[in-house]
Amino acid sequence: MHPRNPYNEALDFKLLASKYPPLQAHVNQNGGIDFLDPAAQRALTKAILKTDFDLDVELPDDRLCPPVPNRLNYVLWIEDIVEATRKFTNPSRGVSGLDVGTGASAIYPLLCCRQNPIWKMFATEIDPTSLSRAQRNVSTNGLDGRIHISRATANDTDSSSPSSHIFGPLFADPNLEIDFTMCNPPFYSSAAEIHNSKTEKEDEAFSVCSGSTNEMIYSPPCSSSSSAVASSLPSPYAECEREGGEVAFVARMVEESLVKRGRCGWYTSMLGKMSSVPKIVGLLKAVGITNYAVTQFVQGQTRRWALGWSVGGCWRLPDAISRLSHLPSSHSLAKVQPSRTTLEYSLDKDPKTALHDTLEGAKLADILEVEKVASSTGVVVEFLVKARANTWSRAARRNLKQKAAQAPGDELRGPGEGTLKRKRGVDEGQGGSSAARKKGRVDGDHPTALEQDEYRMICTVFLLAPTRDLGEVASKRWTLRVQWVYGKDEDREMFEGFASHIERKVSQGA
Ligand SMILES: C[S@@+](CC[C@H](N)C(=O)[O-])C[C@H]1O[C@@H](n2cnc3c(N)ncnc32)[C@H](O)[C@@H]1O
Repeated sequence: MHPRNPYNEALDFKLLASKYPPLQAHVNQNGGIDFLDPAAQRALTKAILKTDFDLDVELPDDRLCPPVPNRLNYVLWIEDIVEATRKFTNPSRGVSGLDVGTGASAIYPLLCCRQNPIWKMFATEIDPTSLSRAQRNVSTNGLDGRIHISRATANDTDSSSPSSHIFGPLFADPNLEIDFTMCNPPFYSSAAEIHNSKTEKEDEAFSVCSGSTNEMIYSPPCSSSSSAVASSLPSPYAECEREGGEVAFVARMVEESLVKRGRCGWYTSMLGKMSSVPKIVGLLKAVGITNYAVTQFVQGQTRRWALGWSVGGCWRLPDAISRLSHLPSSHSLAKVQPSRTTLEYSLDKDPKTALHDTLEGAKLADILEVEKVASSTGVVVEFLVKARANTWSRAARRNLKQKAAQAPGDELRGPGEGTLKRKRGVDEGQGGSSAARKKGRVDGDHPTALEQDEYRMICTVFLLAPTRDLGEVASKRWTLRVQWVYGKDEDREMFEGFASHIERKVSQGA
Protein backbone atom coordinates (compact mmCIF):
# COMPACT_ATOMS: atom_id res chain seq x y z
CA MET A 1 0.00 0.00 0.00
CA HIS A 2 1.33 3.41 -0.90
CA PRO A 3 2.08 5.43 2.28
CA ARG A 4 -0.14 8.28 1.07
CA ASN A 5 -3.07 6.01 0.23
CA PRO A 6 -5.94 7.06 2.51
CA TYR A 7 -7.45 3.54 2.28
CA ASN A 8 -4.73 2.11 4.50
CA GLU A 9 -7.39 1.38 7.09
CA ALA A 10 -10.46 -0.82 6.59
CA LEU A 11 -13.35 1.16 5.13
CA ASP A 12 -16.42 1.80 7.24
CA PHE A 13 -19.05 0.69 4.71
CA LYS A 14 -21.97 1.78 6.90
CA LEU A 15 -20.60 5.29 7.16
CA LEU A 16 -19.89 5.37 3.43
CA ALA A 17 -23.46 4.17 2.69
CA SER A 18 -24.85 6.96 4.88
CA LYS A 19 -23.10 9.43 2.54
CA TYR A 20 -23.95 7.52 -0.63
CA PRO A 21 -27.40 5.89 -0.18
CA PRO A 22 -27.27 3.56 -3.28
CA LEU A 23 -24.62 1.56 -1.39
CA GLN A 24 -26.95 0.88 1.54
CA ALA A 25 -28.65 -2.11 -0.13
CA HIS A 26 -25.24 -3.88 -0.36
CA VAL A 27 -24.09 -3.43 3.23
CA ASN A 28 -25.08 -6.35 5.46
CA GLN A 29 -25.98 -6.20 9.14
CA ASN A 30 -22.38 -6.77 10.17
CA GLY A 31 -21.32 -3.81 8.13
CA GLY A 32 -19.70 -6.00 5.47
CA ILE A 33 -20.01 -6.21 1.68
CA ASP A 34 -20.18 -9.34 -0.48
CA PHE A 35 -17.21 -8.94 -2.80
CA LEU A 36 -18.41 -11.87 -4.86
CA ASP A 37 -21.44 -9.80 -5.89
CA PRO A 38 -20.54 -7.67 -8.94
CA ALA A 39 -23.38 -5.21 -8.23
CA ALA A 40 -22.01 -4.62 -4.72
CA GLN A 41 -18.51 -4.05 -6.11
CA ARG A 42 -19.78 -1.51 -8.62
CA ALA A 43 -21.82 0.30 -5.96
CA LEU A 44 -18.75 0.46 -3.70
CA THR A 45 -16.51 1.86 -6.43
CA LYS A 46 -19.12 4.47 -7.35
CA ALA A 47 -19.62 5.37 -3.68
CA ILE A 48 -15.90 5.94 -3.09
CA LEU A 49 -15.46 7.92 -6.29
CA LYS A 50 -18.42 10.15 -5.49
CA THR A 51 -17.74 10.64 -1.79
CA ASP A 52 -13.97 11.05 -1.82
CA PHE A 53 -13.26 12.42 -5.32
CA ASP A 54 -16.54 14.06 -6.33
CA LEU A 55 -16.62 11.86 -9.44
CA ASP A 56 -19.86 10.54 -10.92
CA VAL A 57 -19.01 7.37 -12.80
CA GLU A 58 -21.12 4.83 -14.68
CA LEU A 59 -19.76 1.28 -14.71
CA PRO A 60 -21.19 -1.20 -17.23
CA ASP A 61 -22.02 -4.72 -15.95
CA ASP A 62 -19.90 -6.42 -18.60
CA ARG A 63 -16.64 -4.52 -18.07
CA LEU A 64 -14.01 -4.46 -15.32
CA CYS A 65 -15.02 -2.75 -12.11
CA PRO A 66 -11.89 -0.93 -10.88
CA PRO A 67 -11.21 -1.12 -7.11
CA VAL A 68 -10.37 2.48 -6.19
CA PRO A 69 -7.73 1.86 -3.45
CA ASN A 70 -5.73 -0.33 -5.84
CA ARG A 71 -5.96 2.10 -8.76
CA LEU A 72 -5.05 4.97 -6.43
CA ASN A 73 -1.82 3.20 -5.44
CA TYR A 74 -0.63 3.44 -9.03
CA VAL A 75 -1.67 7.10 -9.37
CA LEU A 76 0.21 7.98 -6.16
CA TRP A 77 3.35 6.25 -7.42
CA ILE A 78 3.09 8.19 -10.69
CA GLU A 79 2.76 11.41 -8.67
CA ASP A 80 5.96 10.48 -6.80
CA ILE A 81 7.80 9.93 -10.07
CA VAL A 82 6.61 13.21 -11.57
CA GLU A 83 7.44 15.19 -8.40
CA ALA A 84 10.90 13.65 -8.05
CA THR A 85 11.96 15.43 -11.24
CA ARG A 86 9.65 18.40 -11.42
CA LYS A 87 10.84 19.92 -8.16
CA PHE A 88 14.29 20.32 -9.74
CA THR A 89 13.01 21.79 -13.00
CA ASN A 90 9.95 23.96 -13.03
CA PRO A 91 7.54 23.09 -10.22
CA SER A 92 4.74 25.25 -11.62
CA ARG A 93 4.71 23.86 -15.15
CA GLY A 94 1.83 21.67 -16.33
CA VAL A 95 2.07 17.88 -16.35
CA SER A 96 0.64 15.54 -18.94
CA GLY A 97 0.33 11.78 -19.09
CA LEU A 98 -1.06 9.00 -21.26
CA ASP A 99 -3.20 6.14 -19.97
CA VAL A 100 -3.08 3.19 -22.37
CA GLY A 101 -6.31 1.16 -22.34
CA THR A 102 -8.37 3.41 -20.11
CA GLY A 103 -11.35 1.02 -19.95
CA ALA A 104 -15.03 1.93 -19.66
CA SER A 105 -14.45 3.75 -16.38
CA ALA A 106 -11.53 5.99 -17.46
CA ILE A 107 -10.47 5.52 -13.85
CA TYR A 108 -6.83 6.57 -14.18
CA PRO A 109 -7.33 9.86 -16.06
CA LEU A 110 -10.22 10.77 -13.76
CA LEU A 111 -8.22 10.11 -10.60
CA CYS A 112 -5.09 11.78 -11.99
CA CYS A 113 -6.99 14.95 -12.89
CA ARG A 114 -9.01 15.14 -9.69
CA GLN A 115 -5.91 14.66 -7.56
CA ASN A 116 -3.79 17.09 -9.58
CA PRO A 117 -5.51 20.24 -10.83
CA ILE A 118 -2.75 21.13 -13.31
CA TRP A 119 -2.47 17.73 -14.98
CA LYS A 120 -3.81 16.90 -18.43
CA MET A 121 -4.31 13.36 -19.62
CA PHE A 122 -4.40 11.54 -22.93
CA ALA A 123 -6.01 8.12 -22.95
CA THR A 124 -6.53 5.37 -25.51
CA GLU A 125 -8.96 2.51 -25.75
CA ILE A 126 -9.33 -0.24 -28.31
CA ASP A 127 -12.83 -1.39 -27.40
CA PRO A 128 -15.45 0.95 -28.97
CA THR A 129 -18.02 0.26 -26.25
CA SER A 130 -15.56 1.02 -23.45
CA LEU A 131 -14.34 4.06 -25.37
CA SER A 132 -17.80 5.64 -25.55
CA ARG A 133 -18.51 4.84 -21.89
CA ALA A 134 -15.16 6.33 -20.87
CA GLN A 135 -15.86 9.44 -22.91
CA ARG A 136 -19.23 9.80 -21.18
CA ASN A 137 -17.63 9.53 -17.73
CA VAL A 138 -15.16 12.25 -18.65
CA SER A 139 -17.93 14.57 -19.93
CA THR A 140 -20.21 13.92 -16.95
CA ASN A 141 -17.44 15.17 -14.70
CA GLY A 142 -16.71 18.24 -16.79
CA LEU A 143 -13.19 17.10 -17.66
CA ASP A 144 -13.35 17.21 -21.49
CA GLY A 145 -10.86 20.06 -21.52
CA ARG A 146 -8.27 18.05 -19.59
CA ILE A 147 -8.79 14.44 -20.71
CA HIS A 148 -8.55 13.51 -24.35
CA ILE A 149 -9.46 9.92 -25.23
CA SER A 150 -8.67 8.46 -28.64
CA ARG A 151 -9.46 5.16 -30.28
CA ALA A 152 -6.68 2.62 -30.60
CA THR A 153 -7.07 0.30 -33.55
CA ALA A 154 -6.60 -3.45 -33.55
CA ASN A 155 -3.15 -4.61 -32.57
CA ASP A 156 -2.48 -6.28 -35.93
CA THR A 157 -3.61 -3.58 -38.35
CA ASP A 158 -1.59 -1.31 -40.61
CA SER A 159 1.37 -0.12 -38.55
CA SER A 160 1.58 3.12 -40.51
CA SER A 161 -1.52 4.31 -38.69
CA PRO A 162 -0.64 6.10 -35.41
CA SER A 163 -3.58 4.46 -33.67
CA SER A 164 -2.16 0.97 -34.26
CA HIS A 165 0.67 1.83 -31.88
CA ILE A 166 0.32 1.41 -28.16
CA PHE A 167 1.49 4.99 -27.67
CA GLY A 168 -0.83 6.23 -30.46
CA PRO A 169 -0.97 9.91 -29.38
CA LEU A 170 2.86 10.15 -29.44
CA PHE A 171 2.86 8.77 -32.99
CA ALA A 172 -0.04 10.97 -34.10
CA ASP A 173 1.47 14.27 -32.96
CA PRO A 174 5.21 14.73 -33.56
CA ASN A 175 5.29 17.71 -31.19
CA LEU A 176 3.65 16.01 -28.26
CA GLU A 177 5.88 15.67 -25.19
CA ILE A 178 4.53 14.05 -22.07
CA ASP A 179 5.73 13.33 -18.56
CA PHE A 180 4.58 9.74 -18.18
CA THR A 181 2.61 6.86 -19.59
CA MET A 182 0.63 4.44 -17.46
CA CYS A 183 -1.25 1.25 -18.23
CA ASN A 184 -3.11 -1.61 -16.64
CA PRO A 185 -2.57 -4.08 -19.47
CA PRO A 186 -4.55 -7.22 -20.32
CA PHE A 187 -2.73 -9.67 -18.01
CA TYR A 188 -3.39 -13.01 -19.68
CA SER A 189 -2.44 -14.75 -22.91
CA SER A 190 -5.55 -16.96 -23.16
CA ALA A 191 -8.79 -18.01 -21.48
CA ALA A 192 -6.97 -21.15 -20.32
CA GLU A 193 -4.42 -19.04 -18.46
CA ILE A 194 -7.19 -17.12 -16.69
CA HIS A 195 -8.72 -20.41 -15.62
CA ASN A 196 -5.38 -21.73 -14.33
CA SER A 197 -4.54 -18.55 -12.46
CA LYS A 198 -7.92 -18.66 -10.71
CA THR A 199 -7.20 -22.18 -9.51
CA GLU A 200 -3.72 -21.12 -8.43
CA LYS A 201 -5.29 -18.11 -6.68
CA GLU A 202 -2.91 -15.76 -8.47
CA ASP A 203 -5.85 -13.54 -9.39
CA GLU A 204 -7.96 -11.24 -7.23
CA ALA A 205 -9.16 -14.17 -5.17
CA PHE A 206 -11.55 -12.27 -2.98
CA SER A 207 -13.70 -10.83 -5.71
CA VAL A 208 -15.33 -11.67 -9.00
CA CYS A 209 -14.00 -10.27 -12.22
CA SER A 210 -16.40 -8.91 -14.82
CA GLY A 211 -13.66 -8.21 -17.39
CA SER A 212 -14.29 -8.66 -21.11
CA THR A 213 -11.86 -10.55 -23.39
CA ASN A 214 -10.15 -7.30 -24.52
CA GLU A 215 -9.60 -6.31 -20.92
CA MET A 216 -8.16 -9.60 -19.80
CA ILE A 217 -6.39 -11.20 -22.75
CA TYR A 218 -3.67 -10.06 -25.09
CA SER A 219 -2.28 -12.35 -27.74
CA PRO A 220 0.07 -10.53 -30.09
CA PRO A 221 -0.34 -10.67 -33.86
CA CYS A 222 1.64 -13.55 -35.43
CA SER A 223 4.93 -11.63 -35.16
CA SER A 224 5.97 -8.16 -34.11
CA SER A 225 6.87 -7.31 -37.69
CA SER A 226 3.92 -4.91 -37.62
CA SER A 227 5.54 -2.91 -34.88
CA ALA A 228 7.97 -0.10 -35.16
CA VAL A 229 11.38 -1.55 -34.47
CA ALA A 230 10.75 -5.25 -34.34
CA SER A 231 12.66 -6.22 -37.43
CA SER A 232 15.89 -4.63 -36.21
CA LEU A 233 15.65 -6.01 -32.68
CA PRO A 234 14.06 -9.42 -32.96
CA SER A 235 15.31 -11.72 -30.24
CA PRO A 236 14.47 -10.31 -26.79
CA TYR A 237 11.04 -9.29 -28.07
CA ALA A 238 10.30 -12.63 -29.72
CA GLU A 239 10.63 -14.38 -26.38
CA CYS A 240 8.19 -11.95 -24.74
CA GLU A 241 5.75 -12.27 -27.63
CA ARG A 242 5.71 -16.02 -27.34
CA GLU A 243 4.67 -15.57 -23.73
CA GLY A 244 1.68 -13.38 -24.73
CA GLY A 245 -0.45 -11.54 -22.15
CA GLU A 246 1.04 -8.64 -20.21
CA VAL A 247 4.64 -9.59 -20.97
CA ALA A 248 3.98 -9.31 -24.72
CA PHE A 249 1.92 -6.12 -24.28
CA VAL A 250 4.57 -4.34 -22.18
CA ALA A 251 7.31 -5.59 -24.54
CA ARG A 252 5.54 -3.68 -27.32
CA MET A 253 5.64 -0.61 -25.11
CA VAL A 254 9.38 -1.06 -24.63
CA GLU A 255 9.85 -1.27 -28.41
CA GLU A 256 7.81 1.87 -28.99
CA SER A 257 9.53 3.72 -26.16
CA LEU A 258 12.83 3.19 -27.97
CA VAL A 259 11.31 4.99 -30.96
CA LYS A 260 9.78 7.88 -28.99
CA ARG A 261 12.60 8.04 -26.41
CA GLY A 262 12.70 11.36 -24.51
CA ARG A 263 9.29 12.45 -25.83
CA CYS A 264 8.05 10.88 -22.61
CA GLY A 265 9.85 11.26 -19.28
CA TRP A 266 8.83 7.93 -17.72
CA TYR A 267 7.12 5.02 -19.42
CA THR A 268 5.34 2.81 -16.88
CA SER A 269 3.04 -0.18 -16.69
CA MET A 270 1.34 -2.20 -14.01
CA LEU A 271 1.94 -5.96 -14.02
CA GLY A 272 -0.50 -8.51 -12.63
CA LYS A 273 1.98 -11.35 -12.20
CA MET A 274 5.20 -11.26 -10.22
CA SER A 275 6.75 -13.65 -12.72
CA SER A 276 6.42 -10.95 -15.42
CA VAL A 277 8.71 -8.50 -13.56
CA PRO A 278 12.05 -10.27 -14.23
CA LYS A 279 11.03 -10.88 -17.84
CA ILE A 280 10.41 -7.21 -18.56
CA VAL A 281 13.48 -6.09 -16.58
CA GLY A 282 15.47 -8.61 -18.64
CA LEU A 283 14.10 -7.05 -21.81
CA LEU A 284 14.92 -3.51 -20.62
CA LYS A 285 18.50 -4.53 -19.91
CA ALA A 286 18.77 -6.40 -23.22
CA VAL A 287 17.88 -3.23 -25.12
CA GLY A 288 20.20 -1.06 -23.00
CA ILE A 289 17.72 0.63 -20.65
CA THR A 290 19.23 0.83 -17.17
CA ASN A 291 17.32 3.75 -15.66
CA TYR A 292 14.23 1.95 -14.42
CA ALA A 293 12.02 1.49 -11.37
CA VAL A 294 10.18 -1.45 -9.81
CA THR A 295 7.42 -1.19 -7.25
CA GLN A 296 4.68 -3.25 -5.70
CA PHE A 297 1.10 -2.37 -4.78
CA VAL A 298 -0.48 -4.41 -2.01
CA GLN A 299 -4.14 -3.95 -1.28
CA GLY A 300 -5.75 -6.53 0.99
CA GLN A 301 -5.13 -9.87 -0.66
CA THR A 302 -4.31 -8.37 -4.05
CA ARG A 303 -0.71 -7.82 -5.04
CA ARG A 304 0.32 -5.99 -8.19
CA TRP A 305 3.66 -4.77 -9.50
CA ALA A 306 4.64 -1.83 -11.66
CA LEU A 307 7.65 -1.00 -13.76
CA GLY A 308 8.84 2.35 -15.03
CA TRP A 309 11.70 3.18 -17.37
CA SER A 310 13.25 6.24 -18.92
CA VAL A 311 14.88 6.15 -22.35
CA GLY A 312 18.00 8.30 -22.60
CA GLY A 313 16.84 10.46 -19.69
CA CYS A 314 19.28 11.26 -16.92
CA TRP A 315 16.83 11.99 -14.12
CA ARG A 316 17.23 9.48 -11.33
CA LEU A 317 14.51 8.38 -8.92
CA PRO A 318 15.14 7.93 -5.18
CA ASP A 319 15.30 4.31 -4.00
CA ALA A 320 12.03 4.82 -2.11
CA ILE A 321 10.30 5.21 -5.49
CA SER A 322 12.38 2.93 -7.69
CA ARG A 323 13.15 -0.06 -5.50
CA LEU A 324 11.19 -2.54 -3.43
CA SER A 325 12.18 -2.06 0.20
CA HIS A 326 12.86 -4.80 2.76
CA LEU A 327 13.40 -7.57 0.19
CA PRO A 328 15.46 -10.45 1.55
CA SER A 329 18.34 -11.26 -0.80
CA SER A 330 16.75 -14.67 -1.43
CA HIS A 331 13.58 -13.06 -2.86
CA SER A 332 13.08 -13.69 -6.56
CA LEU A 333 12.81 -9.93 -7.24
CA ALA A 334 15.96 -9.01 -5.30
CA LYS A 335 18.10 -9.58 -8.39
CA VAL A 336 16.02 -7.36 -10.66
CA GLN A 337 16.11 -4.26 -8.47
CA PRO A 338 17.68 -1.22 -10.17
CA SER A 339 20.99 0.06 -8.79
CA ARG A 340 20.76 2.28 -5.76
CA THR A 341 20.56 6.04 -6.13
CA THR A 342 20.13 6.78 -2.40
CA LEU A 343 23.27 6.25 -0.31
CA GLU A 344 22.99 6.49 3.46
CA TYR A 345 25.64 6.62 6.14
CA SER A 346 25.20 6.46 9.86
CA LEU A 347 27.33 8.90 11.89
CA ASP A 348 27.90 9.10 15.63
CA LYS A 349 28.83 12.79 16.03
CA ASP A 350 26.83 15.89 15.11
CA PRO A 351 28.14 16.33 11.56
CA LYS A 352 26.60 19.74 10.69
CA THR A 353 29.80 21.78 10.78
CA ALA A 354 31.90 19.08 9.13
CA LEU A 355 29.36 18.71 6.34
CA HIS A 356 29.26 22.44 5.77
CA ASP A 357 33.08 22.62 5.63
CA THR A 358 33.34 19.62 3.30
CA LEU A 359 30.88 21.08 0.82
CA GLU A 360 32.60 24.48 0.99
CA GLY A 361 35.86 22.69 0.23
CA ALA A 362 34.43 20.99 -2.84
CA LYS A 363 32.82 24.18 -4.15
CA LEU A 364 34.45 25.69 -7.21
CA ALA A 365 32.88 28.58 -9.08
CA ASP A 366 31.05 27.45 -12.19
CA ILE A 367 32.25 23.89 -11.74
CA LEU A 368 30.69 22.68 -8.53
CA GLU A 369 27.84 24.67 -7.06
CA VAL A 370 26.31 24.11 -3.64
CA GLU A 371 23.00 25.58 -2.69
CA LYS A 372 21.27 25.27 0.67
CA VAL A 373 17.63 24.43 0.15
CA ALA A 374 14.58 24.48 2.38
CA SER A 375 14.56 21.24 4.34
CA SER A 376 11.61 18.90 4.42
CA THR A 377 10.20 17.43 7.64
CA GLY A 378 12.72 15.56 9.76
CA VAL A 379 15.67 16.89 7.77
CA VAL A 380 18.14 19.10 9.65
CA VAL A 381 19.85 20.47 6.61
CA GLU A 382 19.66 19.88 2.87
CA PHE A 383 21.99 20.96 0.05
CA LEU A 384 21.68 20.75 -3.70
CA VAL A 385 24.99 20.01 -5.38
CA LYS A 386 25.53 20.52 -9.11
CA ALA A 387 28.84 19.43 -10.59
CA ARG A 388 30.29 19.84 -14.05
CA ALA A 389 33.39 17.96 -13.04
CA ASN A 390 35.04 16.22 -10.13
CA THR A 391 36.50 18.94 -7.90
CA TRP A 392 36.94 16.96 -4.72
CA SER A 393 39.59 14.34 -5.35
CA ARG A 394 43.18 15.53 -5.14
CA ALA A 395 43.92 14.32 -8.68
CA ALA A 396 40.88 16.11 -10.09
CA ARG A 397 41.83 19.40 -8.43
CA ARG A 398 45.38 19.12 -9.76
CA ASN A 399 44.01 18.41 -13.21
CA LEU A 400 41.66 21.38 -13.14
CA LYS A 401 44.46 23.71 -12.03
CA GLN A 402 46.68 22.49 -14.87
CA LYS A 403 43.95 23.14 -17.39
CA ALA A 404 43.40 26.61 -16.00
CA ALA A 405 47.13 27.36 -16.25
CA GLN A 406 47.10 26.30 -19.91
CA ALA A 407 44.38 28.84 -20.67
CA PRO A 408 45.55 32.20 -19.24
CA GLY A 409 42.82 34.68 -18.47
CA ASP A 410 40.38 31.88 -17.89
CA GLU A 411 41.75 30.77 -14.54
CA LEU A 412 39.69 28.79 -12.10
CA ARG A 413 38.68 30.64 -9.02
CA GLY A 414 37.73 29.42 -5.61
CA PRO A 415 34.42 29.59 -3.87
CA GLY A 416 32.75 32.96 -3.77
CA GLU A 417 35.25 34.52 -6.17
CA GLY A 418 32.74 35.38 -8.82
CA THR A 419 31.71 33.84 -12.06
CA LEU A 420 34.12 32.79 -14.74
CA LYS A 421 33.67 31.59 -18.27
CA ARG A 422 33.32 27.85 -18.19
CA LYS A 423 36.04 25.94 -19.93
CA ARG A 424 34.92 23.31 -22.43
CA GLY A 425 37.76 21.12 -21.15
CA VAL A 426 36.09 20.39 -17.87
CA ASP A 427 32.85 19.01 -19.16
CA GLU A 428 34.03 16.43 -21.62
CA GLY A 429 31.71 13.49 -21.80
CA GLN A 430 28.60 15.60 -22.27
CA GLY A 431 26.55 14.37 -25.17
CA GLY A 432 24.00 16.20 -27.25
CA SER A 433 24.17 18.60 -30.13
CA SER A 434 24.80 22.30 -29.58
CA ALA A 435 21.27 22.93 -30.84
CA ALA A 436 19.93 20.62 -28.20
CA ARG A 437 22.13 22.31 -25.64
CA LYS A 438 20.68 25.67 -26.60
CA LYS A 439 17.22 24.23 -26.11
CA GLY A 440 18.50 23.12 -22.75
CA ARG A 441 18.60 19.39 -23.30
CA VAL A 442 20.65 16.53 -24.58
CA ASP A 443 19.17 14.49 -27.43
CA GLY A 444 17.01 11.77 -25.98
CA ASP A 445 16.72 13.50 -22.64
CA HIS A 446 13.55 14.43 -20.97
CA PRO A 447 12.26 17.56 -22.69
CA THR A 448 11.71 19.44 -19.48
CA ALA A 449 15.40 19.41 -18.58
CA LEU A 450 16.40 23.05 -18.39
CA GLU A 451 20.08 23.75 -17.98
CA GLN A 452 21.05 20.49 -16.40
CA ASP A 453 22.69 19.01 -19.45
CA GLU A 454 25.45 21.43 -18.49
CA TYR A 455 26.02 19.33 -15.38
CA ARG A 456 27.41 15.85 -15.13
CA MET A 457 26.02 15.20 -11.68
CA ILE A 458 23.26 16.71 -9.60
CA CYS A 459 22.63 15.32 -6.15
CA THR A 460 21.12 16.32 -2.85
CA VAL A 461 22.83 15.93 0.50
CA PHE A 462 20.59 15.59 3.54
CA LEU A 463 21.30 15.35 7.22
CA LEU A 464 18.72 13.60 9.34
CA ALA A 465 18.79 14.09 13.10
CA PRO A 466 18.93 11.13 15.45
CA THR A 467 15.47 9.73 16.03
CA ARG A 468 14.17 8.80 19.45
CA ASP A 469 12.10 5.80 18.46
CA LEU A 470 14.92 3.60 17.18
CA GLY A 471 16.25 2.46 20.54
CA GLU A 472 19.19 3.47 22.73
CA VAL A 473 22.07 3.07 20.28
CA ALA A 474 20.40 4.08 17.05
CA SER A 475 18.86 7.13 18.67
CA LYS A 476 22.29 8.75 19.03
CA ARG A 477 23.23 8.38 15.40
CA TRP A 478 22.84 10.89 12.61
CA THR A 479 22.05 9.90 9.06
CA LEU A 480 23.83 11.40 6.09
CA ARG A 481 21.89 10.75 2.90
CA VAL A 482 23.26 11.49 -0.55
CA GLN A 483 20.67 11.27 -3.31
CA TRP A 484 21.60 11.03 -6.99
CA VAL A 485 19.22 13.28 -8.91
CA TYR A 486 20.69 13.64 -12.37
CA GLY A 487 23.47 12.03 -14.37
CA LYS A 488 24.32 9.57 -17.08
CA ASP A 489 25.06 5.91 -16.44
CA GLU A 490 28.73 6.50 -17.07
CA ASP A 491 28.77 9.14 -14.32
CA ARG A 492 27.41 6.80 -11.63
CA GLU A 493 30.96 6.38 -10.33
CA MET A 494 31.28 10.14 -10.08
CA PHE A 495 28.18 10.26 -7.87
CA GLU A 496 29.31 7.33 -5.73
CA GLY A 497 32.79 8.83 -5.42
CA PHE A 498 31.34 12.16 -4.30
CA ALA A 499 29.09 10.46 -1.73
CA SER A 500 31.95 8.48 -0.21
CA HIS A 501 34.19 11.59 -0.20
CA ILE A 502 31.54 13.48 1.80
CA GLU A 503 31.07 10.57 4.18
CA ARG A 504 34.81 10.14 4.75
CA LYS A 505 35.42 13.85 5.39
CA VAL A 506 32.39 14.22 7.63
CA SER A 507 33.33 11.11 9.66
CA GLN A 508 36.83 12.53 10.12
CA GLY A 509 35.31 15.80 11.31
CA ALA A 510 36.27 17.51 7.99
C1 LIG B 1 -7.11 -4.54 -17.84
S1 LIG B 1 -8.06 -3.39 -18.73
C2 LIG B 1 -7.75 -1.92 -17.82
C3 LIG B 1 -8.88 -0.93 -17.84
C4 LIG B 1 -8.67 0.27 -16.91
N1 LIG B 1 -7.48 0.99 -17.24
C5 LIG B 1 -8.59 -0.17 -15.46
O1 LIG B 1 -7.50 -0.16 -14.89
O2 LIG B 1 -9.61 -0.55 -14.90
C6 LIG B 1 -7.14 -3.21 -20.21
C7 LIG B 1 -7.77 -2.26 -21.21
O3 LIG B 1 -6.89 -2.10 -22.33
C8 LIG B 1 -7.67 -2.08 -23.53
N2 LIG B 1 -6.74 -2.42 -24.64
C9 LIG B 1 -6.28 -3.62 -25.05
N3 LIG B 1 -5.40 -3.47 -26.07
C10 LIG B 1 -5.27 -2.15 -26.27
C11 LIG B 1 -4.50 -1.34 -27.16
N4 LIG B 1 -3.66 -1.86 -28.03
N5 LIG B 1 -4.60 0.00 -27.08
C12 LIG B 1 -5.44 0.58 -26.18
N6 LIG B 1 -6.22 -0.13 -25.33
C13 LIG B 1 -6.13 -1.48 -25.37
C14 LIG B 1 -8.77 -3.06 -23.24
O4 LIG B 1 -9.89 -2.90 -24.08
C15 LIG B 1 -9.06 -2.75 -21.78
O5 LIG B 1 -10.04 -1.76 -21.65
